[in-house]
Amino acid sequence: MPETSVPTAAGTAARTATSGAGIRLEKLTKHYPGSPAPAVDDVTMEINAGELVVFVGPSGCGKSTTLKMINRLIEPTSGRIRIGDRDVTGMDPVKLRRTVGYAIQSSGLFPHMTVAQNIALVPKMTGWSKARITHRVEEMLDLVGLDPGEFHGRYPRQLSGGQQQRVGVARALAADPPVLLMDEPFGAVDPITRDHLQDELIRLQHELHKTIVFVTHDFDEAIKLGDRIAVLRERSHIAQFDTPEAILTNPTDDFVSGFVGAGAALKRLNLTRVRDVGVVDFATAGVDDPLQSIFDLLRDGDTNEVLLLDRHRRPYKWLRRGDLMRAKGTLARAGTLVHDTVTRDATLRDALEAVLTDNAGRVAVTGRRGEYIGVVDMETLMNNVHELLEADRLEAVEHRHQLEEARARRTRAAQEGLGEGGAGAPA
Ligand SMILES: Nc1ncnc2c1ncn2[C@@H]1O[C@H](COP(=O)(O)OP(=O)(O)OP(=O)(O)O)[C@@H](O)[C@H]1O
Repeated sequence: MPETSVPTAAGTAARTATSGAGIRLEKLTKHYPGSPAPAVDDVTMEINAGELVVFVGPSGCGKSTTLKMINRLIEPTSGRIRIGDRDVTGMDPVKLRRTVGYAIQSSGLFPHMTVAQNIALVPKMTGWSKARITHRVEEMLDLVGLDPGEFHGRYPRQLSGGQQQRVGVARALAADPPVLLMDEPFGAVDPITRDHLQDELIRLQHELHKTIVFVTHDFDEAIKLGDRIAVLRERSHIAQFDTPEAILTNPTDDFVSGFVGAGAALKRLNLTRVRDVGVVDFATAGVDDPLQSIFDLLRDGDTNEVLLLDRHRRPYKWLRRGDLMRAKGTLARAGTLVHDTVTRDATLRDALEAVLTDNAGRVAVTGRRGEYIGVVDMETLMNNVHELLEADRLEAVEHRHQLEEARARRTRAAQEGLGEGGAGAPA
């Protein structure tokens, strides 16, 4: 990654999280020298402060070019960019990048620097004190779910792809920029890590309220992450810019429907989080609890199953009454191992997958460090899916009705206008 793409600190007021700033693109155009047609042509778009907007579209449609014009890694040929109340089109690009974090697919970490040095880079360039930087690095590592003690001295090559991506995000956020640009940041990691990184980003956004522009060509990722999605066609022309719900239920044309693809109902599951449905408590026991107390729990409680937690309170095994009968004094071989858990930020689709994988009829919900929070069961999931689809259908009918009414109003107005025009209205 070129040095200029590194975000730099947002002045001195970077100690606490800054909320996002709105972004406005006005007639933005990029014509690469020697190309017959512009790569981005006359794009006008308003992104609200604190919103996560996803650009999605076919390869080569201009997503990255549009994104990189926002921090002027690519200079627009014409048009304007506003961030907050500033027109940043003519501003010194290095200064501009101090307020715009940037995370990319290959994480862009410097291989010869430790994790801590990578994260500290921008605050250091801006002249923060040593103590403040040390504190910020710890804070950032914690924020992205990496243990500061364990990771701060490592080099990028000593990290997994997912961990590198996390450090890349930590670095982009280190100087607390109000705007974060993410160019296919999770494109190069395996699907499971990708799912986790997406969950982490959602959690981060709940805490930080940045304005995030995120590029992907994976529509499922767009649905999962976006407050709004801009479906782009060639030259970044906006085919539809709306909420995931609206795009799934009311695609404006065949191009957008093609992108939504089959299985819109199932994709709908990506739109609701575990935190939005009923996470309930479940009978739990610890691995070190005496066997007798687990027996008592199963006998006296109204359940015939308990979730066994390990010493860090992480879900470990599902134990049924029958398992205990066969346990013969030790829990070592009793019960069924927990294979999959979800966080509160996981989607219902993740939860459904986990329920099916574990075949326990429910999935354990965990916190940031994998600790038990509660469970979601199959019935809750099915009821929610049913309600969601029903609500979507109603909304779609209402939307169609509104469109028809608006059309009728326009026709009436046009007819009335014609009458006045005929009576000699000014040209
Ligand atoms: N430096 C450049 N010089 C000339 N043309 C370029 C340059 N960078 C990109 N392009 C062209 O501009 C168009 C848009 O490219 P861009 O990378 O913005 O698309 P994208 O939608 O992000 O694609 P992808 O999803 O494949 O990354 C493409 O036709 C590409 O070939």
